Amino acid sequence: MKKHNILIIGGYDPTGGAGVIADAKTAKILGVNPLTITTSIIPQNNRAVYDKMDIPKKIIEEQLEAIFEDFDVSVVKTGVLNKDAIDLILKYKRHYDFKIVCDPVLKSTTNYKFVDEDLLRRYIDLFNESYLITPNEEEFNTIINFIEKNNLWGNIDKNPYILITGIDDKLTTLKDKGIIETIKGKKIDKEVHGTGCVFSSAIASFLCKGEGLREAIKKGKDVVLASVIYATKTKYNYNSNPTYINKEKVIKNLSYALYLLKKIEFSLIPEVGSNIAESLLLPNSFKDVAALTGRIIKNKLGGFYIVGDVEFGASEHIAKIILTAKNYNPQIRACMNIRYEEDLIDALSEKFSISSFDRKLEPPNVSTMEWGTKYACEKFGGVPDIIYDKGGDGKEPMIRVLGVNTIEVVKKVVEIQKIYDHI
Ligand SMILES: Nc1ncnc2c1ncn2[C@@H]1O[C@H](COP(=O)(O)OP(=O)(O)OP(=O)(O)O)[C@@H](O)[C@H]1O
Ligand SMILES: Cc1ncc(CO)c(N)n1
Repeated sequence: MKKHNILIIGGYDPTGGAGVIADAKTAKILGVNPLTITTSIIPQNNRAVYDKMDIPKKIIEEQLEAIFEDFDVSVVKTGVLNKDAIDLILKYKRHYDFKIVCDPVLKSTTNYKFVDEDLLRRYIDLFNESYLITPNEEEFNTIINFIEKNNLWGNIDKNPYILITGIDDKLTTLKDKGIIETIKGKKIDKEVHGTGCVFSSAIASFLCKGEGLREAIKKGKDVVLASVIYATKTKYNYNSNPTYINKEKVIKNLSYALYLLKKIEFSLIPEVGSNIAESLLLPNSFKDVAALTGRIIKNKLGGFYIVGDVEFGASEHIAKIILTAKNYNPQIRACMNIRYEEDLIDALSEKFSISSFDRKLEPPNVSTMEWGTKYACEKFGGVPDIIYDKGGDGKEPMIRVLGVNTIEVVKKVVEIQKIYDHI
């Protein structure tokens, strides 16, 4: 089977939030082999871009020669380029068959200008040879105005796709102007450095794996949304953290979490049994949440059985906790219920953040899990590690452990069991 090699050609951001490092991290998590060529060294962080040193044309060419001599490349994704780099990419495009995904990085989010009019004129030739161009709204307007002002439509004989990126993206083509499709997004209240790089390299990676354009954009959108939600906090802002949450990842996490649970003498099992669940990113319904179709139940030997399989849509009860918690922290995608013990809660307060709800305060005609989780999160001011209630009306008291995924949740349960065993 042909190896998926993507060639990333762009600038070097030492923080890895943008540029070839961000692109390579994105390609790697998507199962594509990232070959990278650096066109310029760009000292920067979330505060500013401090400088830009272009790599000599000879060294860029030697990097290209080294790669094409030894690898088959199906997609080339471009970031910050200079004139030499564009000249060379177009030269190699004449001799090798690869798709170009061009992310026209005209300036940084910290307003450092990467492209002057002379270089933008050369970019038009690269756009003409590209399969897809991914400008943000401002870059798109700059490009179209430049072509109009300089009457350059005659230099364009092909019709590349353009994805105008934003929270909602608009798919069009360079010549047809009309919007073919709008891809709706979800806004997270964060300014994250490098999202354009992650989004365009994710789309390029899915294309490299053989996905069609629309599927590549749709999956790329999930990648960049996760990369924003799990972004790395820096002193001045956030750096993109290339992350991809899909059904395969959720099932793998759950399987490994159950593997870890079986390694301990887990005894904090409630009468109704435990379940453990993990959701896709920003789940819309319990169908986006995977859990056990059965339960974790005590056996007569003091141990426990894990009954059932892991399936999406298997648990509405635990799913409601996750579906509610995500509104307070979109990173929280997992939960497991364990047995409540009176003196355990006090013992846990040193290591874990805890909140609770009281069933006696529950209003009529509500889902207890939705109301209780909302109540506990609002009282806590976010999503705590633990939400408990002391039961009532024939309902068993319960502890619910929450986390970013089921592996983290089980590691918390292992710690809780240790504390319980030593009370
Ligand atoms: N705060 C956010 N919440 C959700 N999605 C976001 C957010 N910021 C960026 N994105 C996603 O990242 C994609 C690219 O972001 P944007 O359009 O800002 O590119 P850009 O301006 O080129 O970014 P940069 O220059 O920082 O690399 C958007 O299409 C959007 O899906
Ligand atoms: C190296 C590099 N590539 C792309 C961007 C776009 O944000 C940046 N700031 N730095």
